[in-house]
Amino acid sequence: MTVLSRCSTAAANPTVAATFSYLIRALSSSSKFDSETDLNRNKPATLATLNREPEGRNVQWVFLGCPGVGKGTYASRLSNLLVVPHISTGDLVRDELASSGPLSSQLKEIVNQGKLVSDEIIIDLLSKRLEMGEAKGETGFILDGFPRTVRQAEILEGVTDIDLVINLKLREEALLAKCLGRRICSECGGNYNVASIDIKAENGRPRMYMAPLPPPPQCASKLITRPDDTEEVVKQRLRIYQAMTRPVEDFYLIRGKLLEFDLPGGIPESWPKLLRALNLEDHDDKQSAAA
Ligand SMILES: Nc1ncnc2c1ncn2[C@@H]1O[C@H](COP(=O)(O)OP(=O)(O)O)[C@@H](O)[C@H]1O
Repeated sequence: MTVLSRCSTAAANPTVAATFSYLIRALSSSSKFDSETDLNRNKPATLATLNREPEGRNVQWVFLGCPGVGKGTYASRLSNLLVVPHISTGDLVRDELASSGPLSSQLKEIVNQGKLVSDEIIIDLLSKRLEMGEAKGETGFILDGFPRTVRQAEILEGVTDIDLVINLKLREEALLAKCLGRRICSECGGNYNVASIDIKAENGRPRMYMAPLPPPPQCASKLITRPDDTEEVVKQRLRIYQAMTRPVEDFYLIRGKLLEFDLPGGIPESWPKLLRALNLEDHDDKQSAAA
């Protein structure tokens, strides 16, 4: 069932109904920036300027960043730490692909060519996921892979308040290698990486080393590669990111919501620094102590 056909059944729930009626209007109108309402133009976000956890609900954060940067890894870690769902539109698309539903073959062709799925399809998948979470009592989210176009960002802005957008950045030389080294356990879905990245110090930039993330022995014989992680398709995804998603960074920058984070290396160096940038070190200590 699509967003459009479900609007009548959603009417019983004001939150979902309001969301859907906005989406329907947004999807049928042309894309346009609303620059009048913004008070924080061109100021990068700092935690002091952001209301990180508005009263009564959990965080609503977005992760931006090129393919291979590690959005999924860090979004998933933060989602465990903050106990909010990690919603990856890439995963929603892959689930739909695997379901052999009506959209499956159409999506397969788009994804395997490294192209973006239409805003309508993505919004529909995301609406269903949010609606399901809402029914289970979920509040807050960490979105990974959405929004990816300015139109998607405008639609999201009309539906709900985003508190913070974390823009992960990694040296370009590492991105392709990270995608090509990505492996997934076909049984448990665990994510690993066989790439060992060592970029020498050059032009005043320090050496960067990212160790592989090997699978545990029980997953080692069950590893698969995503069909869109081939060199040709990754390069196409990186081009599409520059053309379609880079402007989303500016969308949030002018709204004062963008937190730029340069990954200094692999998880051991990057994770504590990210927590520090997010003012969450204490949170991590409490979690580890409780574990
Ligand atoms: N918000 C979105 N808009 C359009 N297409 C999307 C979106 N999210 C995911 N997709 C599709 O799913 C694919 C995989 O997404 P993802 O796992 O986020 O990949 P990446 O590693 O490139 O960030 C994308 O290449 C695209 O085809």
